[in-house]
Amino acid sequence: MGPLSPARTLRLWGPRSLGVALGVFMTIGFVLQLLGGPFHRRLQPLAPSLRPAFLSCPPRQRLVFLKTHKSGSSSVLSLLHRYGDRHGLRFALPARYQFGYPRLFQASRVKGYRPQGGGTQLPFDILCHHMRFNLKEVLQVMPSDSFFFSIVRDPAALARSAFSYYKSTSSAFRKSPSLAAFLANPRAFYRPGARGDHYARNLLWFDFGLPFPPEMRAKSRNLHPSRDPNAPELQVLPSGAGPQAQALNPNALIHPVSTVADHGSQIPSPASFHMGSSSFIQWGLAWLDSVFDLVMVAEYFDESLVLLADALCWGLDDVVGFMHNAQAGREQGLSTVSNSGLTAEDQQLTARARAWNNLDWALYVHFNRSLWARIEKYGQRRLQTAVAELRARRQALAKHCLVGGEASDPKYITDRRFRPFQFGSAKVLGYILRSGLSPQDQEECERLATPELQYKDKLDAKQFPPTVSLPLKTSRPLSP
Ligand SMILES: Nc1ncnc2c1ncn2[C@@H]1O[C@H](COP(=O)(O)OS(=O)(=O)O)[C@@H](OP(=O)(O)O)[C@H]1O
Repeated sequence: MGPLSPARTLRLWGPRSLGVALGVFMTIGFVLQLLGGPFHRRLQPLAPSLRPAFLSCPPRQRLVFLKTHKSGSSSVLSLLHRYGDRHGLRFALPARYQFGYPRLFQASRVKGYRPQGGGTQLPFDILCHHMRFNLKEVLQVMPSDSFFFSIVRDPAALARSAFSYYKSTSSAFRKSPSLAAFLANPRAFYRPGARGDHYARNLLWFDFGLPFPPEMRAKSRNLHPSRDPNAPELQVLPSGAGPQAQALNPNALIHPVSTVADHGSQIPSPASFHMGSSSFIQWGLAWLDSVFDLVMVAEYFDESLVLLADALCWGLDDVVGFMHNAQAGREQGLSTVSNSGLTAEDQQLTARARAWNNLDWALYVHFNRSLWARIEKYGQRRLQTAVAELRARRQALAKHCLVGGEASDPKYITDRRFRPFQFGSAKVLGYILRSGLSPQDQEECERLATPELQYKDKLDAKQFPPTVSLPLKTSRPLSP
């Protein structure tokens, strides 16, 4: 582990109780030393219940995570599942695994949801499974002061991941022999509105529920807002006010931030403006800024995690996890933001993927910039220290929990609880737990290794225990 910088320690553990915390840890460490043997192998921070007492701010536990596709979102989901599970939080779960995707999110898709006033429903704490974002409906399920966040990935890396995963799902990808062939002439394969073709272009933009510029909409059948009966209603929110702000104009699509002071005025949708793509994009981004409290960047995953922990007032241990949903044998070349080290062919592919997915590229550049602005505020050195600690912690957990200390080929994963769902043309890697773990460590390692579908089922079973119908007592009359 890296050295504990005082600033970082203060931030994560809270200034007031620092002395107490140190005292407690030293005592625990001393007792463990005395006990020796097996306790050396025990995972150190397995007592999260100790932590909140030391935090200077209350941890945020009302969360909306927009799980974008092929962007590292399953790794984020994993930590949300674990955190919610440990703290007994209530998830807004889909009946199956997604909320009617690719249709826009509808509150009625949430298991156990009752419209307001329609019963004694307990509030939900976390909404985090795949959806096409639809703020108005999300606010039917989640409190407006929830923490809204998401993740984006370089469209070049995302395209590569999506091509192999959705090869048989997207008609454009299916028709194309390779990603290079597709990107060399995408219009030969791609038909907007054709089955699964939202996976083939601007998938992030689509998942964020944003409307597409008029020139990109399908000529006939499409999934895009203007013709979709479930069209997204992008409300104008005061810049930086977050989702708690009042939705000002539910019938409009996108509005410039500069107009938001004009509460209640009917502002025409972009379709009625003759605006160029670039203003269209800018307005979409401004709207997202007003809704999302944080957008993580897959290429800076660990940096994003540190910022997430900071924003949520969670401990670093709450955001340490393993990578999920990685496809085997993937070159990491296109995952890098910089072109250095890429072959000329890869560079061309990268450039073409970004150009084809121009809305996603704009989204990515925008949120990459915001992330770095946030890092500046947080402090680069402080961040580096926290990232180093997080990585050391992850490595220690992997060594302790996993056979080989790393992800495994699914063919070796015989325990179905840990075998990730296999889809697409590449194998999806998973984890095999070491044997001989203590019961406590076994539990924590299982949480870390459980793939998203199995974890969702586990949470579902916990939240909706099967109702046992008790046998009627025949000795008593049924009615007086
Ligand atoms: N921590 C971290 N950092 C960077 N990249 C990561 C991370 N975790 C997962 N991944 C990569 O994200 C891809 C899977 O994304 P998702 O989990 O969003 O996919 S899915 O839509 O839920 O199927 C998948 O990409 P490919 O392997 O390129 O397909 C994962 O490798």
